[in-house]
Amino acid sequence: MEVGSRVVVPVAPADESHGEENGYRVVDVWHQRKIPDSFVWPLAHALPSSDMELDAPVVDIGAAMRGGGDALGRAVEQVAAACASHGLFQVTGHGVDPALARATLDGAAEFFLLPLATKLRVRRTPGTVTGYAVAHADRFAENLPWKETLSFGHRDDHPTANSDVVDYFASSLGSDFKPLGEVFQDYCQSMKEVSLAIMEVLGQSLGVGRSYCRDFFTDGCCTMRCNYYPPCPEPDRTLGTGPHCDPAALTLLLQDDAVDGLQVLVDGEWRPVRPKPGALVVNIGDTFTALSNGRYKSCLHRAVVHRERERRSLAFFLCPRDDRVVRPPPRLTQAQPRRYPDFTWADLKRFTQCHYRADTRTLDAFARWLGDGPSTSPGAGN
Ligand SMILES: C=C1C[C@]23C[C@@]1(O)CC[C@H]2[C@]1(C)CCC[C@@](C)(C(=O)O)[C@H]1[C@@H]3C(=O)O
Ligand SMILES: O=C(O)CCC(=O)C(=O)O
Ligand SMILES: [Fe+2]
Repeated sequence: MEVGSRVVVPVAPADESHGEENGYRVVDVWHQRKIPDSFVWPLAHALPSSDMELDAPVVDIGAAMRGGGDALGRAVEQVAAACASHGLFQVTGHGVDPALARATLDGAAEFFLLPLATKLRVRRTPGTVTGYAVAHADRFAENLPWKETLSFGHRDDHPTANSDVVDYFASSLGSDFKPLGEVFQDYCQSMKEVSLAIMEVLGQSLGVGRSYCRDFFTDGCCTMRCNYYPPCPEPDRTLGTGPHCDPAALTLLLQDDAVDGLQVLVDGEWRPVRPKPGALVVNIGDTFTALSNGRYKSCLHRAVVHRERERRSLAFFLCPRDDRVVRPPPRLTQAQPRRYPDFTWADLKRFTQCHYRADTRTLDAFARWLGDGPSTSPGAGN
């Protein structure tokens, strides 16, 4: 068996043994000449990819926060236009130390280079987002994404707010991983600050005032998702992350500077969102679409992979506190009837982890599931 990353797939009793880890059959997929059928996405390229980059505004969030007045007004205009159309913009002036951003991308690279047995010590806990996963091979049987992921939570309204991420790494991987945990801790805290500043602009743009959305998410929980996309022998037959809208409220994405991969669907074409050095990509998620009563669009996006180059991305998801009811403010339901039922983030998180593979229609499927009574499963476990 070659050395290198391996895909961990459930043991198939009939299969000859390929070596096992923790009761799983281990197959080294990343280094084969052809991709297994389970990784083939038949419709991956049904719609064309364009070379024309997405026209996403670049918002100077720092100026908007400092300057008020014109700078805030400019940011409000940019954000309102982007969120009413494709739901994505980029932010600069966010104040995140470039050295921290670099250290966090390097830290993620360091984690994914660890031996499989070490990574499996933090294997994703079924039914939760938290932990390490390979191609989600423990959850899905087809359309497997060409990636490894590591996800963990952060909450800063908690007595352990300044060490919850460090504690996760040290307790699950050992004290040697405390420094790595500290880098991710600092990064998550920085991302939370930036996302609350963005919430001020979003609230102003919706006409509910700077503090409404900020206050709604101040005690929110966050999920950090590190993505590692290995080079792929057949990049046109698979996807790194399939077409979807993020279920959370807001996503702040840091991409490897040199390697693009993120694409947004606009007018029937997949348009690249190329990494701008120093900028963070921000997209609206399903929870914010519901909070805005459908005013702002949950961004429909995906990630493609490459034959020769690996790619990493860090997705920081801002979510409400688990038990806070997501319900639009009255100002957004006067002219428009309610688009979605009340729900909590805990409900939507459970829906995506236990009943439904998040895709381009998660919010509508979730609303139906809630209407049918959460005890029923939607039968969409694709
Ligand atoms: C609530 C979530 C589910 C996913 C992680 C996330 O925290 C936000 C993004 C979701 C996801 C990336 C959307 C595409 C499908 C998915 C299965 C994936 O490719 O990873 C989704 C994540 C998940 O682990 O369910
Ligand atoms: O890797 C990317 O560029 C996108 C990842 C993504 O959409 C996600 O993790 O939700
Ligand atoms: Fe996403």
